[in-house]
Amino acid sequence: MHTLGIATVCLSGTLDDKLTAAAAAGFDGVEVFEPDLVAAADGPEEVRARCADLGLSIDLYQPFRDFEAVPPGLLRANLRRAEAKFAVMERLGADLMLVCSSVHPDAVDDDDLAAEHLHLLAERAAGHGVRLAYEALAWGRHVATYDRAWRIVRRADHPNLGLCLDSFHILSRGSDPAAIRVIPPEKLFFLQLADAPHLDMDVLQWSRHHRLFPGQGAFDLPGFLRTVLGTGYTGPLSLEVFNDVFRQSDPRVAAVDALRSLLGLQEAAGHTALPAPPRLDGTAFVEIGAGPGADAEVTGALEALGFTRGGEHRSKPVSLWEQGSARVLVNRAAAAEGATAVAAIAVESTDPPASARRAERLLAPVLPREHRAGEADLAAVAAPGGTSVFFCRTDAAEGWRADFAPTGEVPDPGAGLTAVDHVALTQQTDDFDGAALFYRTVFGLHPEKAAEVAAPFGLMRSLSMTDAERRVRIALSVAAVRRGGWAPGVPHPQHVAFATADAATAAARLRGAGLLLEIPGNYYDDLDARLDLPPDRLALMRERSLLYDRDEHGELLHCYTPVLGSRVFFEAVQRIGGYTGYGAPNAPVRMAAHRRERLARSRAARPHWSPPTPTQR
Ligand SMILES: O=C(O)c1ccc(O)c(O)c1
Ligand SMILES: [Mg+2]
Repeated sequence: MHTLGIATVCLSGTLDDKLTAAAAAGFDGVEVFEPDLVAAADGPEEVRARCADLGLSIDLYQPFRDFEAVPPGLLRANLRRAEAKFAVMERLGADLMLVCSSVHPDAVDDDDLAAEHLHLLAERAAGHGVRLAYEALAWGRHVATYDRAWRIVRRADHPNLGLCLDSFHILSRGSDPAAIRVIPPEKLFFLQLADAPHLDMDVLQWSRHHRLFPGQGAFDLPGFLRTVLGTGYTGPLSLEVFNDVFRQSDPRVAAVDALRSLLGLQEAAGHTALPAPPRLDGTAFVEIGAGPGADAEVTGALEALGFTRGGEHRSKPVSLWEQGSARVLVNRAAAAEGATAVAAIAVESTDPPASARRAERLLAPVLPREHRAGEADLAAVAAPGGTSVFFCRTDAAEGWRADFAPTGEVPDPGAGLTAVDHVALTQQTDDFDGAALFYRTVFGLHPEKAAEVAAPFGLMRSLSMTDAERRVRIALSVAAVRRGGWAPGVPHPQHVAFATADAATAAARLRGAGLLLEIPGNYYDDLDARLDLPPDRLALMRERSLLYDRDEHGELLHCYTPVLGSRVFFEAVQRIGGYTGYGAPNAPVRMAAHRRERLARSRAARPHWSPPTPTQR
């Protein structure tokens, strides 16, 4: 197995913050980014000792810039600069230096000269026991592709000179990685891995601000890694991700996300020691934490939707509400007055202990569980954003349901909800990419189409993920930038969507209870203009405040409750003919309706309306 590394430039803080975080996450090694060392209080010897204490190897010292193919005066200065850096590396105990292709305006377009200069540098490096890994920057002045870098390295023909391949530089330019196959593995000195979203922009800006950890972007990194490993490359797999958010995030969290991404990438490339994800058979239950005042709103909505309180937990203030395979636990223990949140998502696993072991191998924090003798010991891990994740089997004799004493209440046959269709969690801006990675890798889900919608309170990005049989669906969304002071939207709303074959009935029942989110006429005028629906269908949607969408597979009818307590609401979704989406185009209409509904409620509660105070947002 390959050792796993991370460049210190990926993480926030001082060099010591970064090294501590990388080691705590479980990385084997680091690339020391030169500016991190220059700014460090410790000398190279102390950094070397610190890394040794932490169990980190220093796999690479980087970057050495603007060296090759320059006029003689510059070459002399560059060699002097290099000698000083070789001396630093000796003190650091690092024996591999990254040399990136020159961006210098005086560099000349001459591969023979570049090869000659790199040979010279390699000869000097050898004197210090240092080897050089030459990397083509995608924006290099003359050398911008790995195949050209390889031609130069071959021509230079020095045992201390090899290549560094960086997935970003290769995939961002659309270069075909296939030619990597011809490079002998002993000449592949180093491999840097980074993903990125597809962006149509200057490649340097793209690289310096928008790189992502593998699996978070749009590049085919599994294919790339397979190609590189196919050569027989045995060196480290090292992350080099320049990202504005990660470089401001808690390095301990970012380092864990980083390592999880590498483990996920190895699995996707077919080089893994991870246990395979057990098959998921649906969402067993969703647990809503509801504080005083909010619990009545939540249970009122569940009743309106046709749920029955089927059980009471034997030792905790938790009720089980159920209908078909849709189950909601309402936990009155933890939440503050008026607060609501998705406290837990429980997925049906064919092998819950194996799911938990996999989660643990993917660095998910295992939650200590309080359970009394005789109560189910559910395997639980903490997901980002304060949600717990349980793995369970509802049909098992010793399963979680036995913890609930049956109430004997008779199920309401009327509403026709059948299961949890999806759980939608809005993320803090900085948590989005990490949360997506978490649910994908830990559950073994694949991402669906990402969407972007212009919403009332700013652009929203969303990404959903599901298993092969579409039994478990998680939808994440995020405001594209951080919010300022004007924040009238519900902060980080979450919702549970229930599947039904009859959304019109669900809407009628909600309206009967005063819990249907009303959708304005403009929406239906627009639907008519865009989609030319049969007038009677459109009239029914308009009358019931049903939202509509369609894709190449089918259609969607859906409706919502108001926000219950601080941030949770419910949705009924009717998928017709294999519709695969989530009604993303309707999200802005829903958000505006939620805001109007909250304002109307707060006006009704007070005789003289005043603008909402921050606590009411
Ligand atoms: O953006 C840069 O300058 C830079 C430096 C070193 C690298 O390995 C790299 O991929 C980019
Ligand atoms: Mg690089």
